[in-house]
Amino acid sequence: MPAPDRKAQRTSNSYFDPLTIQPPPNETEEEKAARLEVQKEAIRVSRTIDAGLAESKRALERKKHAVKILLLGQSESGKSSISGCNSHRNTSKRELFVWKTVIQLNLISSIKKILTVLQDEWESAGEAQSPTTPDSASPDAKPSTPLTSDHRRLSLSLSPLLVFETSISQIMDGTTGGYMVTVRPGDGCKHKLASSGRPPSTTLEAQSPEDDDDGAGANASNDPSHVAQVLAECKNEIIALWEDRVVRRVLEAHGVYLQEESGFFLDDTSRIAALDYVPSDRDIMRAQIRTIGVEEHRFVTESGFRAGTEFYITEVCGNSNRRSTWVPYFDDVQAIIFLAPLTFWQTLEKDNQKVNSVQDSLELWREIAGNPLFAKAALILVFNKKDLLQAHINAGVMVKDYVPSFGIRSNDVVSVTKYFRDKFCAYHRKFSPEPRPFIFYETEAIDTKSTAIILGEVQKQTN
Ligand SMILES: Nc1nc2c(ncn2[C@@H]2O[C@H](COP(=O)(O)OP(=O)(O)OP(=O)(O)O)[C@@H](O)[C@H]2O)c(=O)[nH]1
Ligand SMILES: [Mg+2]
Repeated sequence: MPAPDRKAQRTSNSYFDPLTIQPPPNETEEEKAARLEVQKEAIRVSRTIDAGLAESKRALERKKHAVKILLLGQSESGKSSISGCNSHRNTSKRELFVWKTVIQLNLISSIKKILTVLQDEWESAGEAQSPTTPDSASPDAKPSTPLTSDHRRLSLSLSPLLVFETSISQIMDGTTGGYMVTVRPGDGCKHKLASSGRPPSTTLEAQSPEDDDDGAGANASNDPSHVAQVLAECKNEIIALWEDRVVRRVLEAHGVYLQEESGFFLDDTSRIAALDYVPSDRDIMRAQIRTIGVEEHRFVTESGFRAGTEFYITEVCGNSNRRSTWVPYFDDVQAIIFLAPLTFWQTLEKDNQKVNSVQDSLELWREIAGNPLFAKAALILVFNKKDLLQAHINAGVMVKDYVPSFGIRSNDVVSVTKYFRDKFCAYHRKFSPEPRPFIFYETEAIDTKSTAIILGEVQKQTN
């Protein structure tokens, strides 16, 4: 059979189309069967593409009528938690192995913070370089730190944990439609721990090909089974360190309140550092994992006055909030849920400067409220992490020590909330391109009831 003139067809159609192959005059049975096989496959591929296009078109059409919500707020403000985006955490039992590693790395992260504080304490006591320990020093010398040689030994015994990279991210995986959990050694996402969009793997990929190039020995140590093994070996020392009263006092003196931090698991060390540890739903909900890029979640309400309404919630990762380039892609959102935790005791590093966490939220709020592309969107402000605010106020942490303008107001949750709410409200009034209601909530995003209440509000506002 003479070969079809593919060159000619390519010139006229720019590609080779098997459906247009004409049978040659003297085609044998074998050649005919081969030609029909090629055509059959081409038809199958063509139908798959058509079906895909039709589905995309239907999805686009549906989306036109859906309620579109944008979820904004600084990093760790609770966007993933409140959007219910964490629900995949709860349902994906098959990924417990991955979550085990994430949670164990969260625990190691807390231990690293303690070790850093102890090191700072020793350094500021002027003995970091010296092998002399306070209790072996001359009896007349007054120790400038309450830490002893036992603390130093404990701290040294935990140094094997320092090699683990504990900054964990969650990114959408375009190939599987699921999530990938990665740890970030330095400047790039290299360490893939898992993907939840495909069947569970019993052995996780701990290294990406890139790691081979840079020979990063420390990266290889994030192998999940290695993490679990080292953690189990250090379990007793971790418990001893965390339960030590002097260490607690030093942490407090350095303004470090680990108990209230995200991804805090030190109280559960004996359980989490055990080799046979299996994460509970609550552990998974509390796990700290950063979203990278933009994530979209679709859901349909089952009950309520607009049952059957389709919602699209898009979370823009905390770090990209400053990049105004993404704004035009969301000019059709009907509502913006803005999460601002009142963690006034925290500072963030920004452009090499320390910024108060609430001040940072306020700045971002001003940008969003004042953006003309969002002028028609309902703006819903959510003061998240109410539980942490309460805990800090109860512990006697004074707002005026962190936010001097708070002045001599009463240091209770109601006054503090009102003070910050008034500030957000003033920005909203001043910068909104056109008048719109100021809608405000206080929540704990880790409490799923809060999410339902806020989404109910969105339904009302977008009716
Ligand atoms: N105590 C407490 N923790 C919370 C609350 N809401 C969220 N968290 C925790 O805060 C951490 C960060 O929450 P995420 O939902 O991942 O925050 P995010 O805004 O999506 O963060 P990025 O993806 O990094 O931008 C997680 O460990 C949550 O469990 C809350 O109301 N109270
Ligand atoms: Mg997130």
